[in-house]
Amino acid sequence: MIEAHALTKRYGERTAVTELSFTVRPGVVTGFLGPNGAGKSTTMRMILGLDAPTSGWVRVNGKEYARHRAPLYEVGAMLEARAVHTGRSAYHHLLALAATTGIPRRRVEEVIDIVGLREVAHKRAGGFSLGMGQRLGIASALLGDPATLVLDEPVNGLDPEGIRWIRTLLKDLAAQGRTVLLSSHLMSEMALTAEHLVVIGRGRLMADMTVADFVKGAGGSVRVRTDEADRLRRLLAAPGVAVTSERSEVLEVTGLSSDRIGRTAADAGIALAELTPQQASLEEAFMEMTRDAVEYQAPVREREGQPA
Ligand SMILES: Nc1ncnc2c1ncn2[C@@H]1O[C@H](COP(=O)(O)OP(=O)(O)OP(=O)(O)O)[C@@H](O)[C@H]1O
Repeated sequence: MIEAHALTKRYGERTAVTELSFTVRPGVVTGFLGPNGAGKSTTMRMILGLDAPTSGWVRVNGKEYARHRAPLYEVGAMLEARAVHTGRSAYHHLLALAATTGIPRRRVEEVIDIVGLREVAHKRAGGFSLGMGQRLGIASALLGDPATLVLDEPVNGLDPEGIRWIRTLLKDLAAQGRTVLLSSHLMSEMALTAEHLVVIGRGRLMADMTVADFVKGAGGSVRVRTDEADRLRRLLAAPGVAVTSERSEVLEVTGLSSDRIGRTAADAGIALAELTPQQASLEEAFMEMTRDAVEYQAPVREREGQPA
């Protein structure tokens, strides 16, 4: 479990994270989302004790990271994993890491099998592909058999097979009762992997809810097909309602439920050939929610660029 309470981080004048409170629970994969510069990496670094909060706190499995006697047994992390540049083999890399924390050799063998690196375990890790490097990063995170995992962009640069492998692995780890927090820019991937979301924008919490609720909250649109599209479009016009049309007989309506559209059409004697609520994708929901958080950044940066 990860619990953040009023977590705040300032770098000089700039506040990277503001009064952030959220809980990442065990048993499901939680996605950590936010536009560039939202404060995700800063938050992850504070979770892992790599950066100290200016105020507030964040606990992993009940204690702040630094207060754990053997943190590697509590939380496994992969931050900005890149191919490992090392002359050591994957096996010796893991063995060295294990030795520093008293983790037995047998566990090194186990994690090599979990991440599927058995065949290349004795090859120089410096020559690994990005995908193999990611697997090695995950093996390192799993070494201490931790109850909590924090992974920053674990699928970056992976091929579809590697992405599917990580997805399955993370879901399995969560199903074992672990807490799994991952950030990713790939929304479609997040929608398939995560069940819960923590979304931040400009350092503040914007959503802490299930993926299903997050997407539902975005509303989506309704697709309507009718021979009398023009007439229906005029009847539906109202403040807050947007109607777009790519084909003359098809309308995409936002701001009205399919019930309302159906009733309006029936009252006017308009026959509908199709009336389909369209679920917004996670990407659309994310764009809608964070639009203001993104737009706000430009003036802030411009101001910073000006001489004092
Ligand atoms: N060491 C630092 N010194 C000064 N400012 C920093 C530092 N680290 C982060 N920041 C600033 O804090 C804000 C949040 O940055 P952070 O890297 O946490 O965002 P992010 O959500 O991880 O972004 P991205 O998705 O682009 O990686 C940014 O405006 C960034 O410029």
